[in-house]
Amino acid sequence: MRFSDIRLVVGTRPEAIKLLPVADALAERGLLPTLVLTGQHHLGKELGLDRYPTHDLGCLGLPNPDDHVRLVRNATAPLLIGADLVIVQGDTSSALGGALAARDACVPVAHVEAGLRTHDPRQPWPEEQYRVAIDEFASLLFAPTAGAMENLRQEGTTGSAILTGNTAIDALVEAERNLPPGRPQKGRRPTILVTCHRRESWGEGLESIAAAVTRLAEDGVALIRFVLHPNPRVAQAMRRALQARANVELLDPCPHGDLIALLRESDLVLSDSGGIQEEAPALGIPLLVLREKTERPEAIACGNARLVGTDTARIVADARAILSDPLVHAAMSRRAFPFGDGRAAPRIADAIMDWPDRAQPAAATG
Ligand SMILES: CC(=O)N[C@@H]1[C@@H](OP(=O)(O)OP(=O)(O)OC[C@H]2O[C@@H](n3ccc(=O)[nH]c3=O)[C@H](O)[C@@H]2O)O[C@H](CO)[C@@H](O)[C@@H]1O
Repeated sequence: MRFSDIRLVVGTRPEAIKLLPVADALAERGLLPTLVLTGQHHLGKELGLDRYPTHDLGCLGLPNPDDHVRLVRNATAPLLIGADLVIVQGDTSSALGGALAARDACVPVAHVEAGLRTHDPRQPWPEEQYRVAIDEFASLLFAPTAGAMENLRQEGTTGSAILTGNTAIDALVEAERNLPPGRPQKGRRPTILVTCHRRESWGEGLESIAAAVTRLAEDGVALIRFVLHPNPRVAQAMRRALQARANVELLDPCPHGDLIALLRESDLVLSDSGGIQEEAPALGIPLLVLREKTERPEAIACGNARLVGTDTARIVADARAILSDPLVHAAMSRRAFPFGDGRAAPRIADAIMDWPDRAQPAAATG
């Protein structure tokens, strides 16, 4: 039997960026997938999703992510009649809702970016809980790194786990293809790129990050480009704290290609993003991770990133130390590819084509 009806569940911007290479690789093999767009984020045309047939669920993100899981689960269920495989990515409420709907309908689930763990259910919240839940019943688990494979092995995963690399690097390679080759010319003074949005930082954490940005801006050494998150609550908090501050540019969320161009022009990145932890090492840009824990220890191990949390003094001290010492900066600026070689999506598509158990979902009941 060949798969003829594959559904990809896409809720947020990072899911779109990371699943489009998978959709393309499946289509190249004659398996045109259908996209189930949950509506968690508004996804613009520039993401390229309109190349595929879609179902729009219109399930906007909700303040309580568990409510959104239920909403997506219920809205996805009727669409899965006749589906052979449901593919979800990462750790969002859309991914878990889509995966649960597939399990309800006895359709096997494939999980792209399986096995990421901080081993702390509260950090990041709710993502750690959601990815663990998906991996418990997914039939195919596409692990981006050897560390993720090991996490799955230790948990005794029942599905088939395959080491593929992260499709983030496929998307990065594609984005870089459209940019001028080589390292871009840097400006006269250093540039720091900042993004943040994690739920566990809402409130105090965001205030502390804004205070660090303020102090670095007052140093006058660097231009700070702060790319705001689509979540209005986070964007408003940052606008209130940083609007009209000298040496700070507040930028609206931008297309992926533009974000990669901004990253390449930066001398340092401050971010709590998962995707940027994958992209910054691949581009050789030093990164301070604004979290207490990360599920991507590979970025730290390769020397490109430091885990600094959200403490103002720590962020400021590390940023100053990196920008003021050319040796430290150079050591953190070597391009490294711990998250993949840009060929994860073809591996995933091949594994789906070759999957011997495709008629028998690992956990069709329960
Ligand atoms: C806990 C955790 O780590 N969870 C991750 C999470 O997402 P995240 O933290 O990576 O989310 P963001 O930071 O929003 O997105 C980042 C991407 O967006 C691009 N970008 C950014 C700003 C902009 O203006 N324009 C853009 O194009 C940027 O280059 C990058 O590719 O969900 C994913 C889905 O399940 C998972 O993979 C994933 O583990």
